[in-house]
Amino acid sequence: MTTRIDGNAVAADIRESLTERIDTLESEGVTPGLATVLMSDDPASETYVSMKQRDCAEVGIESTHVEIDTDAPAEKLHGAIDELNADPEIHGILVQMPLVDQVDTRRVLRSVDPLKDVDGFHPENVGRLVAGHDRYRPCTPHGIQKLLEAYDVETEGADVVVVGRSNIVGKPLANLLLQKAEDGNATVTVCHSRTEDLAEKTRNADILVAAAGRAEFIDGGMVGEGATVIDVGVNRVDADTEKGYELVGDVDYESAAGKAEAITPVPGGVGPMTRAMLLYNTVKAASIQSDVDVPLP
Ligand SMILES: Nc1nc(=O)c2c([nH]1)NC[C@@H]1CN(c3ccc(C(=O)N[C@@H](CCC(=O)O)C(=O)O)cc3)C=[N+]21
Repeated sequence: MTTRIDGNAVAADIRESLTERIDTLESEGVTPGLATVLMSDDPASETYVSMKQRDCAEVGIESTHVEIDTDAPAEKLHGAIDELNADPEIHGILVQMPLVDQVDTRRVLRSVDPLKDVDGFHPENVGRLVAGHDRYRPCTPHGIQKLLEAYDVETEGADVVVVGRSNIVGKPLANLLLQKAEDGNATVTVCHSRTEDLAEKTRNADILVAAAGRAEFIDGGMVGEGATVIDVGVNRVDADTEKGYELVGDVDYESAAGKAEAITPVPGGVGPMTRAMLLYNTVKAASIQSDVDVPLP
């Protein structure tokens, strides 16, 4: 029987244990605060941001939302970020990606105070992670590590194949799994759209991570017998549903599940974990900035 990895359940456990840490901070007079910033009219981004706010409310994190007009100049966004950087009640800042065209994304990533960078996208935090002394692990890779741990999937000595080389998933995940650490020590291969003989490489994986952003592009023929398959895809495809779309992963679930020992579904796999780890980083940020120590799960 193939195990269906339940991201909703693991995320709920993480939220539950964070609630205790938030109570500790609260008793020291610190309420963790997260600001979400949106400069986009992408409907998916709007959905994610509102989910993140609901999550905050559930665990006792104070959230504020800043929305910048999509036709405003970039300086408007920078002004908002500067204000949030200076606000002592805000411990974490998340600027939702992608941003509108007139904005220089790299400049935005540099402009968030690295101590408030709960996405872990600031070059200082990226550098720390690569060097092995991470501060904020990017939420999706960290969520994947927590899922593997929850299902006793050993990374040490495992052959991991990551398909996708993005700065937000593929590259940081590869670095984390490579780390000399209990949740690392893997042998990691990073593949991408130009990789030759992709299926030959993916079939060798003990842990196969699909993070290419292409709907259902990993099928059973690319999965080795007994592998663990982690599907990072959140592709909206037109469908005759109430919302007018359907969410599909980068993995063709049915055929891949036929080969895999364990597999994450979409929705209900990596997505909820990404949101849980954002809460985790926000609690960590509040702890760092207030000097109140809370042991994190
Ligand atoms: N600065 C920044 N940080 C991010 O972390 C970030 C971002 N920008 N831009 C977009 C991506 C995407 N992302 C997701 C988070 C949660 C779900 C999620 O919760 N998905 C649910 C279902 C969601 C639905 O129903 O649409 C699930 O898979 O079960 C999906 C996608 C965070 N991202």
